[in-house]
Amino acid sequence: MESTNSKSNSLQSICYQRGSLRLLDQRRLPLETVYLDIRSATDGWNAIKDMVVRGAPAIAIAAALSLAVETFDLGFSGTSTDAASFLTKKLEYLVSSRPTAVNLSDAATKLQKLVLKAAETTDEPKAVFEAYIDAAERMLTDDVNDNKAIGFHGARFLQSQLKDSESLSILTHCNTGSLATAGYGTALGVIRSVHAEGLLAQAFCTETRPFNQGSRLTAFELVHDMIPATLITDSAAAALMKSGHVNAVIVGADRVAANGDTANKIGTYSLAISASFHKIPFYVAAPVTSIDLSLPSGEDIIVEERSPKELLNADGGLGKQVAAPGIFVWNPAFDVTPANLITGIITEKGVITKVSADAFDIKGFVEKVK
Ligand SMILES: CSC[C@@H](O)[C@@H](O)C(=O)COP(=O)(O)O
Repeated sequence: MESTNSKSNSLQSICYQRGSLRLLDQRRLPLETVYLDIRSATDGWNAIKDMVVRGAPAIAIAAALSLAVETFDLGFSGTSTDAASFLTKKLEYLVSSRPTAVNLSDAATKLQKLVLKAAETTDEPKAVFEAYIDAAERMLTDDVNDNKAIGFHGARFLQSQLKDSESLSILTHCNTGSLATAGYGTALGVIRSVHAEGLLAQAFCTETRPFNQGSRLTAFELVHDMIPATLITDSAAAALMKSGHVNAVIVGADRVAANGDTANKIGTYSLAISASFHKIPFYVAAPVTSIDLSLPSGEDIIVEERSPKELLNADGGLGKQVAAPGIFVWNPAFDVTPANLITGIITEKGVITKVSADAFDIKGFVEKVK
């Protein structure tokens, strides 16, 4: 079921109250504000796979909450252990919706541990479901707080790198804002904070082909917040950097490996190469939950390949066919930027900078801030 929102320009991707979840259909932005009712993990899985909701933190939260609404008034006959195994299996299923972002699998693992522990302490299946719902709901508030902290640390760090009276022009890619998270955003959150501090000359956002998260969603958020901003094609980024109009590039992350290699939206790697060539600092902004210490490097990150239709048809696959029929298509949704091209990683716990010319000590940082 779908419903239009009276606030015609809502930036709230996830609308949740206990027992009710509505997701803003991001495929229809910026022209229409339509929310879809999500009543089960299956609805959640489909919404994530079909890009109704996207962005690493938002998909983790939407997945967890889709299962929370399914279990809210579930007539369940079984033991507390059965309830835990029901939730565990549903979480495994939800993780299979999109493979690259670690936030979803990280959230699922934590929730699985939590329900198994809850089942050990009670015989009541209802109590296990309640523990699950409480934990899934906490993800919403934690994410907004983390994003605001990322913005705070990012703005403070960038300010410390500026000479007196300088202001910043920041280039970003894809959508990492309110729409990609529970609110405020990661890389776009840093831009929001820099702007709030009066330090932003302007933001540049790329179109982010083929799904156009930049032109449809980031541009929408920037206009909504009245942040001075300019949209460019993905292929204009190097020329813009050469023109001297960019002081910093800030992007989000779907997964950061232990050495700092970072998976993010396709095109991020090209931006990092261009930034390095033009001696422009390149930052990744992400919560600590985007760091995957189990992977030594980015080589083992699974990169999702999406439907050829996203390239063959207009509007990221939603419109008419525009490409020549019969052409083969390669459509990876993400790429991996090597750590040596990354200047720093802005997290809610502070900024991770290099310990030597080419290396981060990410494990040391995570252990220190835990
Ligand atoms: C805060 S969102 C960080 C990343 O998830 C974002 O940059 C990105 O790559 C999103 O890709 P998407 O395919 O739109 O889910």
